[in-house]
Amino acid sequence: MTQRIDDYALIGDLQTAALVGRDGSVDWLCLPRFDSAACFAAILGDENNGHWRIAPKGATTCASRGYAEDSLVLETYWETRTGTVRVVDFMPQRDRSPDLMRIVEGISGSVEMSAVLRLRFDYGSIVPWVRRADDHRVAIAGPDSVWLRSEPHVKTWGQQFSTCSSFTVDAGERVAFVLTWHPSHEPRPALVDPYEALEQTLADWREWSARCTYEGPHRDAVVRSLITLKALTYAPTGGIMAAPTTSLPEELGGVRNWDYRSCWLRDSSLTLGALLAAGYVEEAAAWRDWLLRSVAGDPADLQIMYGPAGERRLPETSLPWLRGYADSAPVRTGNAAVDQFQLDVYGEVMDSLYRAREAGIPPERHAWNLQLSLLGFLESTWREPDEGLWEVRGPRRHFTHSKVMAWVAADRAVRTLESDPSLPGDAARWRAMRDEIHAQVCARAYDPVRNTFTQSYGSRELDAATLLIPRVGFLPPDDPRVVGTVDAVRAELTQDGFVRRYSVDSGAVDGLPGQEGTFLVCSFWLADALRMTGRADEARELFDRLVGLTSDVGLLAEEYDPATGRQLGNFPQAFSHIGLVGTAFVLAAAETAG
Ligand SMILES: OC[C@H]1O[C@H](O[C@H]2O[C@H](CO)[C@@H](O)[C@H](O)[C@H]2O)[C@H](O)[C@@H](O)[C@@H]1O
Repeated sequence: MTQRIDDYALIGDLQTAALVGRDGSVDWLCLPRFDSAACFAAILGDENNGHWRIAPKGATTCASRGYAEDSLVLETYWETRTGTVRVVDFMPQRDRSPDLMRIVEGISGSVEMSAVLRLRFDYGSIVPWVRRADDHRVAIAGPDSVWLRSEPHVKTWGQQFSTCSSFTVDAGERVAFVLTWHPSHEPRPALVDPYEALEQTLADWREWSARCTYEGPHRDAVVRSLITLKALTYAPTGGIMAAPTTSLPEELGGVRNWDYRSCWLRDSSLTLGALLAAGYVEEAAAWRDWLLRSVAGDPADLQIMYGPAGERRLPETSLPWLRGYADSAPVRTGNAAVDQFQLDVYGEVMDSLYRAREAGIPPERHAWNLQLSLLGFLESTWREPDEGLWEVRGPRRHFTHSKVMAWVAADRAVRTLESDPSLPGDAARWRAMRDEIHAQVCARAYDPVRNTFTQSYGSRELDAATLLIPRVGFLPPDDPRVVGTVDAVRAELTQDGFVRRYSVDSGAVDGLPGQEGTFLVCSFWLADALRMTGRADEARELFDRLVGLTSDVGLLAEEYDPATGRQLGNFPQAFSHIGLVGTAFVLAAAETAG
């Protein structure tokens, strides 16, 4: 039976990530990078698409699990008739070949364990040749090789294109497995001691988590969200992934399945905001440098997303041999949204660079030059319709949120020039642009009869992104149009109190068939808007409910279906964790302000 999406836990090494199920199986892992082909893709098909399970013989589901302290080291507990074991799963942060390490520790009694490793390169399609090499098994096909090492007394054999092991663990005993990816043409990878690697990995995360400055409600959930966001950063470049998965569906059995293993300017700008708020400035500096490299060139060629190292070609294709999570096909790689025109990204980029400057990151001349050239481009394009932040696949429109974010771009330029008059730039020019956008939005995006901003100019549809109007400073929270918009979104776009991003009933706006769940980041935005418009109790109640949706290991997917109680969409999703951190800060600030 397919496990629930939120039955998976995340481990990773800041270059890639794996999903481990409650049954002890690693069902998703791309090597060596987040966006490489998966060698374990069972989550999108079945065991024959690659997985690695370690569990007590005959056991199906673990007794409990959690992360060791504030780390990304997963501890899964198994209780059997004969004893108890803990399996410790982790990926050491690295400057060498990626390792996935699994250490089985006996806690009480004696437990018979079994392991099955099915490597299937290229998203579950290629069965490698496996051979012995001293104390390793090595699987090779094409450019990939994976080396498996365990303790000498572990009995290992090949069976039906898989590598099986069987062993017994007594109380106090430890048995380690190390799986290492390596380019197949190179000499064997260096040996790494798994026990030392575990100590180092714990120390790395301990040190990082201790730097969190957040004090306020649900601190544990906030720290877990920050760790998850950090796990989605691609350390070699500073790029930030939207999620580590592709094609986990927004509707079970549906077609709304997308590849999120790229760096969206929008998602990463917002991630940066969350990390900066909690005191993590190094990541902001690294991301700014990634941005400068990625977008270099003509501002007209700016893309809304890039690969982890700034790659520009991300063609969307489907993988027909994978039947999809819960038969949700197609499974896609790449993302056609890369070629879309989305005005809001200019606002998000300008805002995050503005905030980085405010946080004391030393200004960088190239960054300001980039901002000026983006604004110059925006000045001539903001009046055009676009695909908007939801990346609709229907016709372009004058989306309200897009125009509001164009206003943000001009506003942050004005504010930067006002705070540092030594910078080159024409504040009056950007002020005029800002005022013109503001006037147009208020005239064309607001429905005075219903007292709400609408999704796009002249439309009757609503859009949860308009909840951001007070957050970004476009209008004050007590403006009656803001209060009316919050009420309208609440009345028309919520299901069981959680928020849909817009109505998909007609399919006319996003051009896609089928339904989707409530969108978690939008639900956090509602909590923010409630707090900002003075409804503190309702904001807190919604925040508590949202935190209550996090999985047993504190993770959130992109969406939630209140009818089935299941999380949906790619997992874990930066957007949702950004929302959690953002609302925590809004509530904490309001509490401090009294
Ligand atoms: O709704 C259709 C679109 O869905 C995806 O976009 C969503 O994910 C992005 C990454 O987190 C996010 O930036 C965007 O706001 C979301 O709507 C998908 O990437 C698109 O290709 C698709 O058209």
